[in-house]
Amino acid sequence: MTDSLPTTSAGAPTQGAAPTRPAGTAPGTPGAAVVVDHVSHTYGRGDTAHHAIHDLNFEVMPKECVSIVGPSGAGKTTLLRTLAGLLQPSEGAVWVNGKKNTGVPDGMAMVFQDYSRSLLPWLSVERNVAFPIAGSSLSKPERKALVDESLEAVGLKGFEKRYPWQLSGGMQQRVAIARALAYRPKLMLMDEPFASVDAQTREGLEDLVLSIRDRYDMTILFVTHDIDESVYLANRVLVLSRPPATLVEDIRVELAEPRDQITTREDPAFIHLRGHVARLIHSGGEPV
Ligand SMILES: Nc1ncnc2c1ncn2[C@@H]1O[C@H](COP(=O)(O)OP(=O)(O)OP(=O)(O)O)[C@@H](O)[C@H]1O
Repeated sequence: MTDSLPTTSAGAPTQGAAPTRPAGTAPGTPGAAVVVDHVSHTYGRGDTAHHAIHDLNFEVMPKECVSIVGPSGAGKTTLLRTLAGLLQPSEGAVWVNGKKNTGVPDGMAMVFQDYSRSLLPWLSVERNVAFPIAGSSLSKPERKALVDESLEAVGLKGFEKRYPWQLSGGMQQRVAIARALAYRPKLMLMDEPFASVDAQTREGLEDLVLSIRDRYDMTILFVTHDIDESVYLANRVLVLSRPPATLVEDIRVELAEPRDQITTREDPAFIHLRGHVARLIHSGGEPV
């Protein structure tokens, strides 16, 4: 996919080429939530340059939940930062909901691993959740309704007046998710959001992600180191190679819905997929 297809000097498509896309419209499938179009990124220059990601091409349709996995240091966070508009790629472009990213896109929220740094300790739970919509044109009752519904969606009704430091790690991450939800994003980017919680809490948070995706019709991109989690949550798993990261495989996950922590993980198709993803990661992107 490129921004525009080759044309003759008169502007007509060259023979055999697909019709030219109107200027300013996204490449890829019409209606795609995200299009990553020949994206590469190199940090620094000269001797210290690090080519992190190389010529990544993929798209994500609305309401898909897509996991991104790869070896440590592959460039997963770099990719997510280009999607979030926090980093301009050295080459290529990212399109979100039909618009080319030139900064943080509209309708996008991000959840990070380190909830203790993303929540404001001097604000109560409800004020943390209200923070991103504080400057919006919504009325006070509308903002309160959004905050109340978001806290209810993450199972934290009744904890509005607490402070983050009065909650467990898993509850704090729920507050961070509620804060992202209050904004009613169409696209949620999650960077290893459950890496700092225990295994049982993690399962609850995974199911929370699936339930909010269905409740709010969101598109979710999810970076994780946990192979089982990457399969359990996703409609597709994108496997990146060692750096400079290329896309090794785009794996479709066709497990029964709704997913269940016990029966899904016992499903032979799940066991096969997690083995396949693990082999790809451990080979660093070589064919397996
Ligand atoms: N701001 C930066 N300046 C220079 N190099 C950077 C910068 N940010 C990341 N890198 C390098 O780019 C590479 C990819 O980093 P990135 O954080 O995207 O990988 P990752 O796959 O998310 O890593 P991990 O799995 O360990 O979380 C790493 O080698 C990292 O050192």
